[in-house]
Amino acid sequence: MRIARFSHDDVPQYAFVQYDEAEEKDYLVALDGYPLGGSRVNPTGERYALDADGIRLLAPIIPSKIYGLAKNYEAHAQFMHEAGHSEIAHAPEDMMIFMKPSTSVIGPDDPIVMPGASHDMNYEPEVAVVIGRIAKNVPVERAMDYVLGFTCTNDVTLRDLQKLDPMWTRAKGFDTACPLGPWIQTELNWRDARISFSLNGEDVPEASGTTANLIHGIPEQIAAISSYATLLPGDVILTGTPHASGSLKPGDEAVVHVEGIGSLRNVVVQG
Ligand SMILES: CC(=O)CC(=O)C(=O)O
Repeated sequence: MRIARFSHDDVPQYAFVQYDEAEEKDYLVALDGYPLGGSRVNPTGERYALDADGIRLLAPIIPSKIYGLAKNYEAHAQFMHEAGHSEIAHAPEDMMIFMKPSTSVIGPDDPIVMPGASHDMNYEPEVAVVIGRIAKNVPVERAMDYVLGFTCTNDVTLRDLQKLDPMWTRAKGFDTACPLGPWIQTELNWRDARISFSLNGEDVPEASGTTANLIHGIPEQIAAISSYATLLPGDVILTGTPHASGSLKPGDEAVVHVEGIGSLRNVVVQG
């Protein structure tokens, strides 16, 4: 099942995304409520084509909080070392966890606004996990029971400010630093989901990878985070970027693709 948030003539609403075999395209089946945290929702009877006038996909969720894993793939840790970011060092057996605020979230096709304080913005394509139930002290074996689904993300990072600030608050928490979308996919081969990235229409193979190569897997991430913080329905975990990251400049079009979910497109503008 795919759960989307969209606006129709600027009014936000949830929907299931359904493929119409006869028309060979996706439709939004509008819902009357908030389909998270066990709430009951019903179709309103309205259905819209994704490309209909006045329809716009929004970030599928506005989380209370977003956690992210850094250097959670050996290939990315190696890339960062070779790119001269060796000051961001940690033992691979330890999880390196950071946060992004809810105000960093944007949706599909929303602009990524490069702050004037930075001259070095990077893309980081990733799989994001969306929590479906209150999770506290969850054991690894039961962690996936707390997941509603998965979406694509770009963990946009200001490398120059990341070097300056030990807390990464500005580097990863600025407005628009967390594109999410295009929707929440509830079924995914999360043990081996392929992530790819394109920049200005060109595939960037060195940025691609698969969750099969995560150092700390998704159940382990949920167990570790919920051991010190309560995860609420709608909270999001950015699972780590698989390999190379690279420069984003005003005018660039960034597309994160996760097999089994879809594509998340954003264009960079100067702030
Ligand atoms: C140091 C980083 O910014 C790396 C990061 O966030 C990751 O996904 O890995």
